Amino acid sequence: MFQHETVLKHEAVEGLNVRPDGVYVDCTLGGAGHTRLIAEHLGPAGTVIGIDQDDAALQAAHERLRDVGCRVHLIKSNFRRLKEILASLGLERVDGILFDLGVSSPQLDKGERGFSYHHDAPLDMRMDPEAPLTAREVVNTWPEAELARILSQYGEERFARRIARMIVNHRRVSPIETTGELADIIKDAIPAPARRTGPHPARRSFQAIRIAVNDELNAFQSALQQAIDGLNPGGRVAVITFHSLEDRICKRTFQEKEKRCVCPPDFPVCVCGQQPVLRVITKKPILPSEEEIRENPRARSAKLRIAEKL
Ligand SMILES: C[S@@+](CC[C@H](N)C(=O)[O-])C[C@H]1O[C@@H](n2cnc3c(N)ncnc32)[C@H](O)[C@@H]1O
Repeated sequence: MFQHETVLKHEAVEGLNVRPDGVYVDCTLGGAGHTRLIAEHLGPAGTVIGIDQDDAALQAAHERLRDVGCRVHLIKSNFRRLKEILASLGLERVDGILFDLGVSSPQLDKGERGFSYHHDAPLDMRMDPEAPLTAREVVNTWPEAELARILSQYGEERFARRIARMIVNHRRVSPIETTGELADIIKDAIPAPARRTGPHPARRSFQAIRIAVNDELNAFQSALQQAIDGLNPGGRVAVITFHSLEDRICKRTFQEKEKRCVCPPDFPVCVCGQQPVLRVITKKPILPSEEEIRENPRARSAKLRIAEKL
């Protein structure tokens, strides 16, 4: 069973302004929560394309979309190859693109994938089970300074340097193999008073290592650019983020693409090179309601931003 509670489902799909005969891409298919709702807005001439790098998600989505009335393409790939994926389907431009970033609940909850400190499992954390880099390799081979950097930047972990030092001290004795071992090392590295408050002491570090293993920020930055390039005029991109760095990438990219020409009005031609490409629909991000957060606590850090291609 693939149980993932879809976040900001109606807000995101309404934000795409789905036309019954349009072509829409869900870059983060997961359990197809958003994709199914998009498909329900489409007629027989409409198309929805779902991309995921996780085979389990594709399998679940296949079941979930069995009875929809539009054309469906499900593709196993990293969304950083978005342009190539569209070209392989004979498409250059589409009418809407969605990103619902991060991991799905089954990835987190299925202990054996090594994403969670709640289950003892081999250190893995790959969303794509065939990808070359695992959490085991990051934890056991990356230099101490690089570990400290990712823990601090991607995890906003204030004890990043202490944790990195402890990891390196442990792996000198023997390799760190499991999520349980890693969680214990992190716990020991954090001073006792800080351990007693807030979320699980390993939460930030596990998030940071997962982001590094899957190269999540670079993949998103590249895919967002390709998404904007690949929209028809009037087409929309909707992005749900769960991490401040992802949200910053989205916000800055949208702002950059909205910039207008700043040449003086008497210049015969534009020399600044700035022409707006997007209109930002959400000046402030859309957040989940208190009710949604109560029903699905994993929605609490979600932010939805939407922009329209000019
Ligand atoms: C939050 S879940 C999406 C849930 C989905 N919207 C739903 O309602 O069921 C994110 C999904 O995106 C996938 N994913 C994350 N980064 C990806 C990438 N770079 N390329 C392809 N899939 C990715 C993950 O494997 C995961 O299944």
